[in-house]
Amino acid sequence: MALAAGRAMLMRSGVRLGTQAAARGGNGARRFMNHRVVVEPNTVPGVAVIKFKNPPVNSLTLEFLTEFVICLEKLENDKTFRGVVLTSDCPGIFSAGLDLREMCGKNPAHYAEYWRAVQEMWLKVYLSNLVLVAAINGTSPAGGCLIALSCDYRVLADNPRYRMGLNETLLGLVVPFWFKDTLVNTIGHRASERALQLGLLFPPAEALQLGMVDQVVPEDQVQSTALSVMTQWLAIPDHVRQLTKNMIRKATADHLIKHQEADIQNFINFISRDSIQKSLQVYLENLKQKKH
Ligand SMILES: CCCCC/C=C\C/C=C\CCC/C=C/C(=O)SCCNC(=O)CCNC(=O)[C@H](O)C(C)(C)COP(=O)(O)OP(=O)(O)OC[C@H]1O[C@@H](n2cnc3c(N)ncnc32)[C@H](O)[C@@H]1OP(=O)(O)O
Repeated sequence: MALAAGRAMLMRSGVRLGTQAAARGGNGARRFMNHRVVVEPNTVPGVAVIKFKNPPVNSLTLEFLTEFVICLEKLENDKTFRGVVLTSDCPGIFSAGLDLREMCGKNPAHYAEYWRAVQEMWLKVYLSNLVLVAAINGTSPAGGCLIALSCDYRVLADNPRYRMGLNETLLGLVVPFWFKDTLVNTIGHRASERALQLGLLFPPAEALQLGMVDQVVPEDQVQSTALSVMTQWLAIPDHVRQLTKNMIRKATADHLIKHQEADIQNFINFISRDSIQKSLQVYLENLKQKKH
């Protein structure tokens, strides 16, 4: 998505770009702040840390997706940066996945706009020229898991309460083919068959065993480990690493790019069904009730 289109989407969504601020931290480093995404240059040269800050659960609202894509585009266009660590500012939650309210009780035009934003976010992350390392410091179901799976490397906090996986079937939803492809590319066909049909959410030890994450470390070491892994990736010259990444990922991304409009139409048709709307409402209601 072009930056201009993203800005237009932000405007349509009622987000004022004027609220974005550039400040200087104690070490003089730039720190870009949006509403929902905070970008901090880190102590490792050439590396930024993106913190998701969309409380309470970092759900992927239209506004969040737009800010996230704009942040990544800015970092890609700023040649100072070669790598980004993605992490969360919301305690215990990396991201709760797609925002269920964006998919519930809205009209087809909204569903189209939302789904395009989800697609564009995935393409941006999956094909990024930057090295992306996910520092997964909380639970990451469905869309949250997709973001992590689309990075080049995943470090997960060793907390048995944190779960990770594509749980769409538990919500009465069918996993989109490109979510499925991303998982299959990471953990293989057989493990994906089981994980996707049963909507499994894995604790850290199982996620590691499956290859869904590359490392599980104590919670207070997630970001530092991600940064030290980054150093290893940045030892490779950008152009050869980027060409290699593209060679491996292009076919998967091209599959969506080729069918992008049909995928949007499928999403609208599917999500607009009365039975699906009902399932989502019940799921949201259950989330609310579990508190009482
Ligand atoms: C046949 C042809 C097929 C064609 C197919 C075509 C297209 C495919 C169609 C659809 C594909 C959709 C793909 C969907 C992907 C997704 O990502 S769906 C989202 C999945 N996410 C979840 O299941 C997570 C749900 N949330 C939780 O489990 C928990 O909230 C938690 C993240 C573990 C955090 O728990 P806790 O800390 O206890 O917080 P609360 O549960 O109390 O939540 C706080 C408030 O946040 C609200 N909330 C939680 N998650 C979401 C969410 N994803 N979206 C929106 N809102 C969310 C929750 O309701 C609470 O709100 P209130 O404070 O009660 O108002």
